[in-house]
Amino acid sequence: MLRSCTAALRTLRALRGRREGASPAARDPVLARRWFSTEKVIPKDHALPNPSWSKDLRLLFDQFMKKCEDGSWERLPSYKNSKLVKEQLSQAQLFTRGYEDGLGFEYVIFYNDDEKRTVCLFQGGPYLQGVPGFLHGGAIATMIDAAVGMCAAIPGGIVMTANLNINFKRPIPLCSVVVINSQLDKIEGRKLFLSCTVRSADEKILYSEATGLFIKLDPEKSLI
Ligand SMILES: CCCCCCCCCCCCCCCC(=O)SCCNC(=O)CCNC(=O)[C@H](O)C(C)(C)COP(=O)(O)OP(=O)(O)OC[C@H]1O[C@@H](n2cnc3c(N)ncnc32)[C@H](O)[C@@H]1OP(=O)(O)O
Repeated sequence: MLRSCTAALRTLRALRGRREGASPAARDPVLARRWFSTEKVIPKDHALPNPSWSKDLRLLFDQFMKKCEDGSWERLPSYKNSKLVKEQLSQAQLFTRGYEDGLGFEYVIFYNDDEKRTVCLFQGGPYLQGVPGFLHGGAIATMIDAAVGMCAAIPGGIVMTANLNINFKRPIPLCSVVVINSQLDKIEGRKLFLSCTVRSADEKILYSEATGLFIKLDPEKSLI
């Protein structure tokens, strides 16, 4: 846990060490190219191990990759740049993927189609701090929304969160690994009802529980 936090903070220091006062794009040529260029960005799969991943996260990742071998589970790739956005919004990205490796949301989601459930392995980095040493509730809610939302989006297509109800039962230590188990409980027309639990990697601590209502978008209706 400590090592992954240290790795993330090293990235942070490296970024801070660059020219003071300059904009992020001026400090980072890759970012600058992404912001100002019309060239197509090749999507990178962020749901794969990187050096900021802790031993716990790698271990769980390996266990789930093994489960994928017989086809019962599937790892969902994660792309930093959404393919759904229009050309003028091509700089948009899922905000859970907008951080440098290890500083924010490190996660991978696995899907089981027969059971209509997902397992999200999540390590929250130092930029997600709330009460010192613990994850911010908003960051937990974000991760729950993303994990449960993905569980709804696979059978439901394009869905939006209509309601999310979370019980925060125990604080989650910063940089620790948690497992978010989400399942589709019921579908009624365009409404998908889901629930999830957030537990420690060893499953001994129940950190949070949540239920969510997701609505499949009606193609006949405008969002605005
Ligand atoms: C193949 C894969 C592709 C994947 C591609 C995406 C990939 C990447 C996803 C990653 C996962 C990110 C997860 C982030 C997800 C967000 O962050 S979404 C952002 C937060 N949510 C919003 O901004 C939604 C704002 N709300 C709205 O726009 C609209 O209220 C909604 C949700 C679209 C629904 O509007 P609507 O389509 O007009 O539906 P409406 O007719 O009002 O209601 C339909 C039914 O739902 C009920 N309902 C609606 N709202 C509620 C509510 N709040 N409570 C109870 N019932 C409700 C209605 O009563 C109605 O019930 P019935 O009469 O049918 O029984």
